[in-house]
Amino acid sequence: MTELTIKRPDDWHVHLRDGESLATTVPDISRYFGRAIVMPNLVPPVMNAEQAAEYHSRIMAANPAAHFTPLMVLYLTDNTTAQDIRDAKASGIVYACKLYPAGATTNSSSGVTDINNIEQVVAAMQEVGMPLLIHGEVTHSDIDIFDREAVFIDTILKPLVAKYPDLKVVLEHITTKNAVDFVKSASDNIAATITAHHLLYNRNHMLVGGIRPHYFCLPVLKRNTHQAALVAAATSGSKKFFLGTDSAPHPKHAKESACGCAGSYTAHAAIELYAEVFEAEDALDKLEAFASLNGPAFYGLPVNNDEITLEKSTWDVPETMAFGSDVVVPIRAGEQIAWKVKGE
Ligand SMILES: NC(=O)N[C@@H](CC(=O)O)C(=O)O
Ligand SMILES: [Zn+2]
Ligand SMILES: [Zn+2]
Repeated sequence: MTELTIKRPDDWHVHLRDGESLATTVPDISRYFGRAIVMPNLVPPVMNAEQAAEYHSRIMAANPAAHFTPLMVLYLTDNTTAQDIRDAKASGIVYACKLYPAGATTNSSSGVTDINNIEQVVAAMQEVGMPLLIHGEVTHSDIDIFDREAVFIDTILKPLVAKYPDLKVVLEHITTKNAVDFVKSASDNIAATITAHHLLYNRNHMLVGGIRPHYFCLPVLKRNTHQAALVAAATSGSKKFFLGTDSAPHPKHAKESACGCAGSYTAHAAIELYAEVFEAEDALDKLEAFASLNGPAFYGLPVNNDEITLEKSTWDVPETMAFGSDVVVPIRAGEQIAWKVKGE
C-alpha cells in the first residue's frame, strides 16, 4: 500500500507546554490532528475550570489550524474538590481529569499523594461522567522503576475500578503486557492510550551502545516482550486502545544533561510514526480505528467528518526543531521517516 486515507485522527494525550512554547507546539499538533487532550502539568498546574479556560485561550491565540480543537484536562491535587469537578463539567471545555501520583513524572509534585485523599472527587467524576486519566506508576523508592506500572495496576488501579464500576478510566501511555492484559480483561469503561515511541522502541534502543536521553520518557521503555504486547494491542482493532502521542518536549539542554528530563517529542511526525508500526505488522487497515475512531467512541464524541491521506514517501527529520526560543531534539532526529501526510 502506498496511500492510505483515514478519518482525521485525534491525539488523546499531548503536552503543549505554555508561554512561548505554544508558538511551535500548537502549529505542530494541529497540522492534521482534529482534537487533542491537552495535559495540564504546567507549573503551576491547570487545577480548575477557570485556569483551563485561560490555558485554552492561550492555545487558541497560538494559531492552531482551523480544524483543531483543544480538549482541556484538570490536574487533580490533594485539594481538588467535588465542586471543582462539577464546575469543570459545566464549563463545556474540560473533557477529563488527570491523576498524577505525586512525584511520578515531569511536573507531578503537586499531584495526589494518596488516592484515598480524592475519594469524593472520584465519586463526583463517576457521577457526572468525567473520565479519569491516569499516569499509572507507583512512586515508592523500593519499587524498581521497570515494575512501577505493573505494581500500580495491582495495588491501586484494580481496587479503584472495582470501587467505581461506572467511572471511565484511561490508563495513559501504557508500557507493559501487564497493562494490555488488565485493560483487555476490564469493563468497557477502561481503555488505554499507546504512544508511537513505546510501539517503535524498547529499552535496548535507549541503553545499548550508549545512553540515548531522547528515548528517556516515563513510564520508561520496557523490554521487547512488552513492546510486542503493545504492538499487538494497538494493531488488534480493539476499541480499548487508541492513539495518545504523549509528545512531551523538553529543551535539548534539559535532556542532554547529567540529570535529563523525561519526555520524547513526536508531534512533528506522530501519525507517520504510527503508520510505520502498523505497516510492519501488515495492519494498516487497523490504523483508522486506533487513530480516529476508538478515541471518540470512548469519550462519547463524534468522529471527525473529514479525512487525511498518508502516502509512502521518505523524508529527513531535522536534527533539532524550534521550541519557543529554545530547540527540541525530535524522535528520529537526523534519520528518515517512511510516511508523509499529503498536503503537509
Ligand atoms: N512522559 C514523560 O516522560 N513526560 C511527560 C509527563 C508524563 O506524561 O508522564 C512530560 O510532561 O514531560
Ligand atoms: Zn505520564
Ligand atoms: Zn504525558
